[in-house]
Amino acid sequence: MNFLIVLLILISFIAFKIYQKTRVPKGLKNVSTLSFLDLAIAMLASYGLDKRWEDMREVLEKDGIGKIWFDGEWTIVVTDLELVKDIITKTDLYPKILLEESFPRSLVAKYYGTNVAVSNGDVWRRHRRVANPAFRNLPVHVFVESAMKLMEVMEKVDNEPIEAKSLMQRYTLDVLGKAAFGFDFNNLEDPNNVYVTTFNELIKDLGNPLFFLLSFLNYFPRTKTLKKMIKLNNLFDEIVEKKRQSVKSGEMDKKINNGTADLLEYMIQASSDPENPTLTSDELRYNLAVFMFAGHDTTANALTTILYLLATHKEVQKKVRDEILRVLGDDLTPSIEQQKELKYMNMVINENLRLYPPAPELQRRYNAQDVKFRNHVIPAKTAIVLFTYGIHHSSKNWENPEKFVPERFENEKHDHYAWLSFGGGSRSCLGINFSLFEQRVTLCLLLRKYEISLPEDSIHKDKLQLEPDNTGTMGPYPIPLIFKRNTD
Ligand code: HEM
Repeated sequence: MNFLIVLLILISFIAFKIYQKTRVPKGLKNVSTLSFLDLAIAMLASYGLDKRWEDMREVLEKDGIGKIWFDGEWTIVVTDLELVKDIITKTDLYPKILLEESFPRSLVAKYYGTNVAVSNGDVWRRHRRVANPAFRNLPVHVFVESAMKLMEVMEKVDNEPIEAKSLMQRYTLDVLGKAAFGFDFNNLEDPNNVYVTTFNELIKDLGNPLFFLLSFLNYFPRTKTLKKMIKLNNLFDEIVEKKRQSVKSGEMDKKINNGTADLLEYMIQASSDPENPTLTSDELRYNLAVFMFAGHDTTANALTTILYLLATHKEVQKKVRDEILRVLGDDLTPSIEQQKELKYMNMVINENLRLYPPAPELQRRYNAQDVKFRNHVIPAKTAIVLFTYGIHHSSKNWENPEKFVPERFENEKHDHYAWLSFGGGSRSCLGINFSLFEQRVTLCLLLRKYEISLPEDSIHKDKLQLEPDNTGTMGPYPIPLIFKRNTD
């Protein structure tokens, strides 16, 4: 019996391999193959991207592209910078693959709908025109107030470990809720807030790798996940409706005039302008969902990894602290002008985002027509992944790529497309300044008050242990860090 089962598995495996081979398009025959089995094992065994990169490094450093079987088709993984530039700058030739196209009938497609991050062409332009003014008018007061609240919550802490990842997640979610749609999750003080728990569970459910590896599963009902989704959608809908009411009462105009409006209020104002295209209430909700996803875990991971790097590189920590004290003097939080003067801190931030890019690959694109690359022809409609983590860790692009060297950003000598933390071209991240502002304010307050170190018995002692990136963002496993008050 056992023998029969083994034989059946073997035959299915060989049949699968033959099927995959017959599906290789002619133009991709000579493109090296990246192992699907390695990817499946990595996803199911919860490996971090550093381990996955080790499986792919040789091919990608040598050839700049590789092909991998994913979701029933051959996908091209790219690290070659010429091709990266082509893909990023020619958005009409390389549109993003929409969630509904990749995973029809999936809850993930239903939840995010059509929004500024997942749309193409004129639809994307309409969303982006409404969102742009909001991101030009950041609610600076929210960053400052929230960072002060973080310091209050940490008030009693001295010389003891705190789990930095969940602290940063709670903090950045509070910032995002208030800055994006004026909602206080109060997650710093109330870790069990019902909306936060629902949101976290929903994101985990939606990122379940089984539904990406075996996309036919999306045809089966997922009642529990759907319930969580409806709960959050109802919250977003209520918020949108309240804001629409406040346009009528004139309250929104007041907030816009005195600079205290949130992103949603700017978007509602922009889409009420007869000169501008509008967004429906559903579309506004989809954008809030995407801001929550794109704007909270990413910055939380960035802050967590930078605190780890500072804790394990005390000389860098001291240099950043000295710079803060010199540039800010008695000011607690940096003005926009002071932020530009924090040159060394900005280098450390860039180097952290290079080593641990919170968005380790860009959204999948496809090529609208055949593309010639060296002696290969990528046939039209091939799925393409720009592999940011690989680009950032390739020795073709960076000297000693695994080393933490903030100074490499001193004169920005690197190739423009070798640093893709926030993407590039017209589809680059809308929240760059949002996130950088938040990171700088937080670092200024934390480093002025505390010296940060890694406990002796940390699992991250030899190397930062990365969690799998199933939800599309990358970060470490929980990481307790010691915060000791500065005495001078
Ligand atoms: C460290 C923090 C962040 C990182 C690393 C990051 C990374 C990225 C990357 C790589 C892209 C490009 C995706 C692609 O081309 O496929 C992107 C796009 C985007 N990001 Fe961010 N992001 C961060 C913070 C934020 C924040 C705070 C927000 C909003 C509050 C935000 C909203 C967006 C949006 C809306 C897009 C889509 C832009 C478009 O397609 O026009 N991000 N982000």
